[in-house]
Amino acid sequence: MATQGQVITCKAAVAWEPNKPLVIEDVQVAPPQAGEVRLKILFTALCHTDAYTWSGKDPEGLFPCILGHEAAGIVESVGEGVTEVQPGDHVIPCYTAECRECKFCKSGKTNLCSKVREATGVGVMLGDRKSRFSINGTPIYHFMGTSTFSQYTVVHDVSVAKIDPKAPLEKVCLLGCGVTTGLGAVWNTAKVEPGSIVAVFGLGTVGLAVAEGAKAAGASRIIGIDIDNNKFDRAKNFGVTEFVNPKDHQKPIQQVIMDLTDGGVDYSFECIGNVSVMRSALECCHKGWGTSVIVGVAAAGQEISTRPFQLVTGRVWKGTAFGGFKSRTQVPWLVDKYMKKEIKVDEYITHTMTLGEINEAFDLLHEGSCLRCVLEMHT
Ligand SMILES: NC(=O)C1=CN([C@@H]2O[C@H](COP(=O)(O)OP(=O)(O)OC[C@H]3O[C@@H](n4cnc5c(N)ncnc54)[C@H](O)[C@@H]3O)[C@@H](O)[C@H]2O)C=CC1
Ligand SMILES: N[C@@H](CCC(=O)N[C@@H](CSC=O)C(=O)NCC(=O)O)C(=O)O
Ligand SMILES: [Zn+2]
Ligand SMILES: [Zn+2]
Repeated sequence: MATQGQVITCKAAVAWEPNKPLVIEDVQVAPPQAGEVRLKILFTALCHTDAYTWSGKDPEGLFPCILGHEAAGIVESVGEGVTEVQPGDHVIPCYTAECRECKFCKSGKTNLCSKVREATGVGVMLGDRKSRFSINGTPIYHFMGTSTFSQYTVVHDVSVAKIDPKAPLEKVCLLGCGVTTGLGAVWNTAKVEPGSIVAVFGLGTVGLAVAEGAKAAGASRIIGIDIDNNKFDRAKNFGVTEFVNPKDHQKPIQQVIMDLTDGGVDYSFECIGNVSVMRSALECCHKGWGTSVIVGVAAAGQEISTRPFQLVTGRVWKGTAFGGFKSRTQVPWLVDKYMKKEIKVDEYITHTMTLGEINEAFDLLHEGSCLRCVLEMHT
């Protein structure tokens, strides 16, 4: 049955309140308006940022909402004026938009785009500042401009990356966030050179993708730091050459790393979201040139600190969003790299479940053994 122009009723996991179990509801999804695209989401993974917003600690968290931002699907219909995708196209929705026209996109200095960011930060579509999701007339907020925990979602056209239709959507959905972010933190934000010594704090999906990216960039040593000893064996497969558990040491971890590396690392990456570890990651960098990249997302109210002397003496503190990748242009390129077996994706998927099992999937995400859990949306 043709659904174009019709309201679609489908299943979605709704976060009614912070920290309360998600509820699978019948949700009405309105047709896309001008500049919008309605997607049939086939697979979505869970990311810790979904859990963070669900926890109530995200200042942009609004409830009720439909979370989810690491997914892949097919274009169901497009609104007026949409020219770059059409029904049937295989796509990855991108929480970092790329309009190619705004001051940010044209700067050549950042992957951040301002066209829809203000609207996506308050859970609505840009055109009429309303949500396309409702339950019996009650609006449900969008999340990160993606809301992929729904069988159908509406996104802005500037937030859709069209990909190779031969790519397995159940795998490449991961390129919608975690893997892409880790690779890009190394390649785009830090620009790690061959021979560099790298420290990765936190060996979850993002940290492992940092390690993978650092290995590909030719790093000579990749030191993985995690409080869970079980993380090391798996991390070796992603390029980590040495493992340090801060709990095994009396000294501050930055001192341990400096002692191991004749004065500090060339690059460090914080992939946890812990502001105290962010300080350690900066301070384990080599005097004169060491660069530390913040990747982890810390809760509202958290602040970073260090002695300004750390920066005066040449260390550089940076951050990255979506690994600095331009979404519509470069996500298809990453998919092609995956198809050519130049980057890993399958190796990050430790579990597969269904939409109906989403609460159990979040429980798993908090267990050390789980990297990414992919949900099949239409079973
Ligand atoms: N900037 C961006 O664009 C993005 C940021 N993120 C953020 O990146 C962070 C990491 O994400 P995932 O890898 O999915 O998380 P994860 O929870 O799977 O991995 C975190 C790792 O850090 C370890 N850890 C926890 N506390 C530690 C400590 N004090 N010292 C050393 N290790 C510690 C844990 O054992 C775990 O292995 C999250 O904060 C997430 O929200 C995720 C995607 C994109
Ligand atoms: N709303 C949050 C912002 C959290 C955040 O920093 N998000 C990252 C992506 S995390 C993906 O898993 C990001 O891209 N930030 C840039 C942006 O424009 O949001 C908060 O306020 O803490
Ligand atoms: Zn994410
Ligand atoms: Zn833009």
